[in-house]
Amino acid sequence: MRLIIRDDAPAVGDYIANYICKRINDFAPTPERPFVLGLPTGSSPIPTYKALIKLVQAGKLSFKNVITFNMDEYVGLPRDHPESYHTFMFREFFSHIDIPPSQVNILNGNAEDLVGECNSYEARIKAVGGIELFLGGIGEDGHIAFNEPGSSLASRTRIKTLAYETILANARFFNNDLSQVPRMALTVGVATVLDSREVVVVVTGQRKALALSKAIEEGVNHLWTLSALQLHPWALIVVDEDATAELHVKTVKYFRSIERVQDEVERTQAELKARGVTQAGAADQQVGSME
Ligand SMILES: N[C@@H]1[C@@H](O)[C@H](O)[C@@H](COP(=O)(O)O)O[C@@H]1O
Repeated sequence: MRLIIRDDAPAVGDYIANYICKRINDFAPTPERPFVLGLPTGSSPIPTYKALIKLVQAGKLSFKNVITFNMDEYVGLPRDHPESYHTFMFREFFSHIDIPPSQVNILNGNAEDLVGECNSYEARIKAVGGIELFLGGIGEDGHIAFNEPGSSLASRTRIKTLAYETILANARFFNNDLSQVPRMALTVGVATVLDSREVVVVVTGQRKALALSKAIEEGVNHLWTLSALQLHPWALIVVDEDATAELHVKTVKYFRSIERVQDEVERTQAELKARGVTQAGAADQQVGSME
C-alpha cells in the first residue's frame, strides 16, 4: 500500500485527477477495450472531479471510452432527489465531461427487486472484464462505500442498513433532519472493491484521522472496513495533512520517504525514456560501463 500526503483537499484532488488521467491515457481505451472506472460520492472526491473536468476541458483526457460503476446509492430515495447519488454524480461530474450516459452505471435504489439489482450489478462488472481502478472515499467510521463496521470482508454488492453514525454524518445533506436520511443503501461489497485491479482512496479532513490510523497502522479488521485494503496488491491512499493527525510520526516519515524514492525512480525512467533508452538498454549500458 502507498500513502501520499498533500497539503490540503484541493492538492489531493489535483494529485488523484492527474493520476487517473495518466492511467486512462496509458491504457489507451477503445470502444472494444474500454477503461472501467469505479467511482464514489461524498464531499471528499469533489476536488478530484473538479480537476478531472478541467483536464477534459483542456483536451488532455477523454471519457468517451470509459465505463463507470458507482459504489453505492440510497434505497427508496427518488432518482431525481437532489441528494440521490445519481443526481450528485451528474451534477458534480458526468454532466461536465464527455462520457456517454449509456456508459454510466449507478445502482438503482428504487428497483422492485433490490437483491436482483445487486446481483445484476456484479454481473455487469464481470461482463465488462472487471474494474481497472476503483476510486473510493471513506466514512468517519472507516467504511468504504457503505460497508459499515462489521461488514464481511468477503461481501459483494448488496442491501445494507446504515450505521447510526453514518445517518448522523449524512444528515447535513438533508437539512440536518435525521428523519429524512434514508436508513438503507445498496453498496458494492468489500470484495467487489478488492477485486479491482487497482484501488485509490481519498481521505481528507481531521474527522477521518482516526479511521485512517486504524486502517493503516493496525491489522485487517471488519470494524474498519478500509483496512481490507491491506490485502490488495495495488492500493493507494491519498490524504491531506489534517487526515494524518492520528498517525505516528514514524508512519508519516516512512510513507514520505517511499514517495521520495518513487519520485526518483520515475524521474530516472522518464530521463531514460527521453533519451530513447529502454530499461533493457539501460541495464546493458550499466553492464557495459562496468566492463
Ligand atoms: N457512502 C458514502 C461513502 O462512499 C463516502 O465515502 C462517505 C464519505 O463522505 P464525505 O466524503 O462527504 O465525508 O459518504 C457516504 O457514506
